Amino acid sequence: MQQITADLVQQVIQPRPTESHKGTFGRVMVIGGNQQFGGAAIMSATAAVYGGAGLVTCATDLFNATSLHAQLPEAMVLAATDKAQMATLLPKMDVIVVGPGLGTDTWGQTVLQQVFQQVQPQQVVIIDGSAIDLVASQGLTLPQAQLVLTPHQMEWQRLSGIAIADQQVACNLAVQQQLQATLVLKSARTQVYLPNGTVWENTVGTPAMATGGMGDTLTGVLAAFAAQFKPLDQAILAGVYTHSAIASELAQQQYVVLPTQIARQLPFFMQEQARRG
Ligand SMILES: NC(=O)C1=CN([C@@H]2O[C@H](COP(=O)(O)OP(=O)(O)OC[C@H]3O[C@@H](n4cnc5c(N)ncnc54)[C@H](OP(=O)(O)O)[C@@H]3O)[C@@H](O)[C@H]2O)[C@@H](O)CC1
Ligand SMILES: Nc1ncnc2c1ncn2[C@@H]1O[C@H](COP(=O)(O)OP(=O)(O)O)[C@@H](O)[C@H]1O
Ligand SMILES: [Mg+2]
Repeated sequence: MQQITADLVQQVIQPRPTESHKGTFGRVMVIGGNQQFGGAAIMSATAAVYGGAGLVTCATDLFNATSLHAQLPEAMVLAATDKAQMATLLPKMDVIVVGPGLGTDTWGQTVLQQVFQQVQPQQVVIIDGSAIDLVASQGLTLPQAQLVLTPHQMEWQRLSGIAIADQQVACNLAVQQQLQATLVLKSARTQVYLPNGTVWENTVGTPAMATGGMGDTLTGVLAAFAAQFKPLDQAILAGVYTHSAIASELAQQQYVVLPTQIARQLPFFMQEQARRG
């Protein structure tokens, strides 16, 4: 297993080109947030904005629109069930995050099926949380796209059928290769399984991260990195490391680190890496 280190992150995060505009840094859509879990979509979108994505749109239950705008006026918002608007906007996206706070009821199922039908092969699609559970429980076929799955161990158990106690590298790799997706298998020591069959282990992180919304925030970091940095494999590895490295830094002073604090620290951490790289 290969180790994800600071060196790799410094190679990925580079100073921004002078000749650039918001479109240069990618369009991200976060799809999720039902009435119960609106915070999940807000945290994902927040991390995407602070992680440097050029334009971020949140497709959610409009119940969440006011709180989203109050927290994050940089993000655009639309109703995830508005078929016409979704059909217009989805094809323009470089990166799509689907699942944070989506829920697994009829609303979530309808939204996910519609997204899977419209995704294009060149798009990066990050599938998290409830979307993973729905793929598992409804037996949905994953769309043709550059797929990134971000399950925690229980979500991976539901999707892969591998019990948490049996989630060894060889079994995980076999299922990940069948799914033709990058697998970010989250735990206290997150592992990343890349399409080329290499397996990477995160080397930072802290139990101060064990709080609701931490994984939702990771999806936004990964989306922002995938939108800005190429190739995708390196962007994902760097995003996983960055999310945890910020938490480890904050945990020197804090007993618990909040997901929204990680998001707000992203521009500072990224500047430091760009200077060192
Ligand atoms: N503020 C918001 O809006 C928030 C909204 N959220 C949204 O909620 C939705 C549901 O997601 P979810 O992760 O909360 O629930 P679920 O999939 O049932 O997993 C929990 C079960 O798995 C088990 N488990 C075992 N290993 C594990 C591991 N390594 N890491 C984590 N869990 C592990 C665990 O074991 P236990 O705690 O019982 O020991 C428990 O039995 C999803 O859409 C998400 O985005 C949340 O993000 C919170 C903030
Ligand atoms: N003890 C821990 N040490 C290091 N990282 C942790 C620990 N507990 C949780 N994390 C990280 O926090 C995130 C939790 O993701 P997830 O369970 O999906 O959270 P949520 O769905 O509530 O947003 C993952 O990135 C995981 O690696
Ligand atoms: Mg989660």
